Amino acid sequence: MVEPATDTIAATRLVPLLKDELDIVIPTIRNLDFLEMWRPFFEPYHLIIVQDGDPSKVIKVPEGFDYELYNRNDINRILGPKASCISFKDSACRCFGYMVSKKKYIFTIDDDCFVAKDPSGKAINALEQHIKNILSPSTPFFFNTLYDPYRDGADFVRGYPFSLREGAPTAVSHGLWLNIPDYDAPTQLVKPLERNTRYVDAVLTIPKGTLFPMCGMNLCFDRDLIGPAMYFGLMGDGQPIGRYDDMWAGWCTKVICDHLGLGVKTGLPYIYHSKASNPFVNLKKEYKGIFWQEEIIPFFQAATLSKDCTSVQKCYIELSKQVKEKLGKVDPYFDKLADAMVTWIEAWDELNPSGASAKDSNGKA
Ligand SMILES: O=c1ccn([C@@H]2O[C@H](COP(=O)(O)OP(=O)(O)O[C@H]3O[C@@H](CO)[C@H](O)[C@H]3O)[C@@H](O)[C@H]2O)c(=O)[nH]1
Ligand SMILES: [Mn+2]
Repeated sequence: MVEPATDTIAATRLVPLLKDELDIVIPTIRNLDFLEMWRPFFEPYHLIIVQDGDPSKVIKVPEGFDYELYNRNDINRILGPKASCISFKDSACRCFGYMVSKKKYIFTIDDDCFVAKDPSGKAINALEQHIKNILSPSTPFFFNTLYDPYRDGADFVRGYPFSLREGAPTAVSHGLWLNIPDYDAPTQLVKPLERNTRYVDAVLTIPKGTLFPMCGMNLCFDRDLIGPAMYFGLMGDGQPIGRYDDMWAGWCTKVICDHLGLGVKTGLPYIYHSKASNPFVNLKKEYKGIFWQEEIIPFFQAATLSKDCTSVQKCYIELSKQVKEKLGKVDPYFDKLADAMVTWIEAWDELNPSGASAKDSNGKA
């Protein structure tokens, strides 16, 4: 039986890496008591809390954390009409936190995710592992059968081309979950009691040309390398689909990472996901996505970006045009989504003017 760790205090001996270069983004409709368990790992970092739902509700943040909190009124005030691209009443709202951050790295986590234990019973500092993943190269161009060659105790295996051993910059570190796995609603309904107790001690680079279902529950990325692609789409209130926010961002991100020669890793770290959301509610949210994705995936698999697409923004705008042209015929929703993708980039560039002076260690321009 996997339980959440309780001895996190003992587990924190390392100086917090990237303390002034990383923001932790949390979407929430609840109080943030879960932070107590993460305190030893998270307290040194700045939090960006995106409060979803009723902005008049007061969200209690435990004492001692350095944070900024944005509710829907703040989003509307800051973005004006462009706020239309930020979802309401869906965890997709978290991408607003990516946009307002001034730091190089983002770690995003759900408020029902707790500190997990590794097989030895040690508390897992998920943030520390993500930082190791994101600071070491990826190997998207040739698969290393001994997994991450940059980890202590591993290396490139025989036959791995030396010309490729420098690897590629890592843009994304995708963590996993013990206890409640991130299953879709049909799988949840068929296997309501299934719990993930399998701890796999591996970090893998997802090969170039391969898509993956990105989960936003336990995710870290380099904002400078791939931030503008991390738009979590139009979900929730007033939209025909939900729970495809992170997936959409992941598909766009992977196509752009492949084009720009950036790496995406998945595997460690694990968090302990404590709450299964309601499978019937999830089925309603996912319903259209379950058959739309049979068109969406071939679209992303076939997507190519021209050589003029030399920045994430240019790639993303190019992708939005292809979404409009090729997915617009699947459903008018994709027309709207393609427009929202453009609005997102406009808002991103407004809040993050390119060529802004170098950001100091506190991420202030
Ligand atoms: O309307 C909402 C609902 C929730 N949130 C916040 O978002 C996260 C996730 O919420 P929850 O844990 O209840 O839902 P899950 O189904 O476990 O979420 C995962 O499934 C995918 C949904 O797209 C995604 O991969 C995960 O988020 C919590 O922090 C809630 O407080 C919200 O902001 N608005
Ligand atoms: Mn959850």
